[in-house]
Amino acid sequence: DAKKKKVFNNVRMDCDPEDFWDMIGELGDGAYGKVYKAQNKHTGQLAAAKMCRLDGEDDLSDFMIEIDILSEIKHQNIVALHEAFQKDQQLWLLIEYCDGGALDSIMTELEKPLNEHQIAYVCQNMCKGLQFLHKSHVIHRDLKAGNVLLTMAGGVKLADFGVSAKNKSTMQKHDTFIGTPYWMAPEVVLCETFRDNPYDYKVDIWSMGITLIEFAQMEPPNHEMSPMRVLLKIQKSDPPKLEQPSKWSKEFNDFLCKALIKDPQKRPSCDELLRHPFINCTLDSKPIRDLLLEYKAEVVEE
Ligand SMILES: COc1ccc(Nc2ncnc(-c3cccnc3Nc3cc(NC(=O)c4cccc(C(F)(F)F)c4)ccc3C)n2)cc1
Repeated sequence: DAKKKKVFNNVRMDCDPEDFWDMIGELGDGAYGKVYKAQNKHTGQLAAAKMCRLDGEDDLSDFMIEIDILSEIKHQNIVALHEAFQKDQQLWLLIEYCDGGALDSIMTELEKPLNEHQIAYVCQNMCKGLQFLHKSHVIHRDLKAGNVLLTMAGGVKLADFGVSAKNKSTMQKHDTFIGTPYWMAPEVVLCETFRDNPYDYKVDIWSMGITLIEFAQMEPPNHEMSPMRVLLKIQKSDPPKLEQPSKWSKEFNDFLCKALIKDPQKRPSCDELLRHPFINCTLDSKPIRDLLLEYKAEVVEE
């Protein structure tokens, strides 16, 4: 027929994932359906399993972009794709399980923000993951604490639970016009990002800066405002700063000042930021591992 059947590599066709994986718990109920904690029947390996319903043809190609990104991106600071299955109208993605969970839930559960050592360590690892994404011509577009996963061993992994890291602008989400604006760079707010704009990837540097403020204060700047008001504020105001700068080091304040430069052409890249004194040093994972032990002590295992 005219529309050639698309051949999808990396996906095991017409195999039932439940022949290979046991669903042993629930991790959440995302926009695309349930996410399970899964265990491989043969290797015992743990995974996070998301089943996506495939209604239209475009859905499948959307998910295939995600599978293409995840299968080509292999880096210790990006979640790894274990396997993908397609069975009938269902697509299953199995991602390496990060046993610490997402940083926004950890701060919420502990009811406290991160300290500067923890922020610097997570920031250094986020920058390395972002650097790899950008070198692979992938723009994340939705960086925030909720998309940063931790492992008990002190691993830091960038994830994307939304539908935005497919080299598409977050604006055209499936059913909502605009994603979460608090982390949005000024040029995105002004829709100044256009096709083949060489500075497009700089939006992630801004969102990382906002995410560092979120780590320090539990919420992004302007969180008390409505999403629409925030859009106006981001594009007309000076870049946000920490509420109490004197509580933090000169290096942290300066790092934020650079990541939150409004002009994307003047905003530094990951390569430049990795040379900044705030993170250009050996940072121990111990502060983050201690945070996770506190968190696990609080959260009684289900
Ligand atoms: C509530 O407690 C927990 C405890 C542990 C975990 N751990 C964990 N580990 C790994 N993944 C997940 C996860 C949770 C909820 C939804 N999805 C999750 N992972 C996941 C991620 C993806 N895709 C991406 O992360 C992704 C997609 C596109 C681009 C990118 C990136 F740009 F980062 F490379 C990343 C696809 C399918 C799944 C199941 N959760 C989560 C919550």
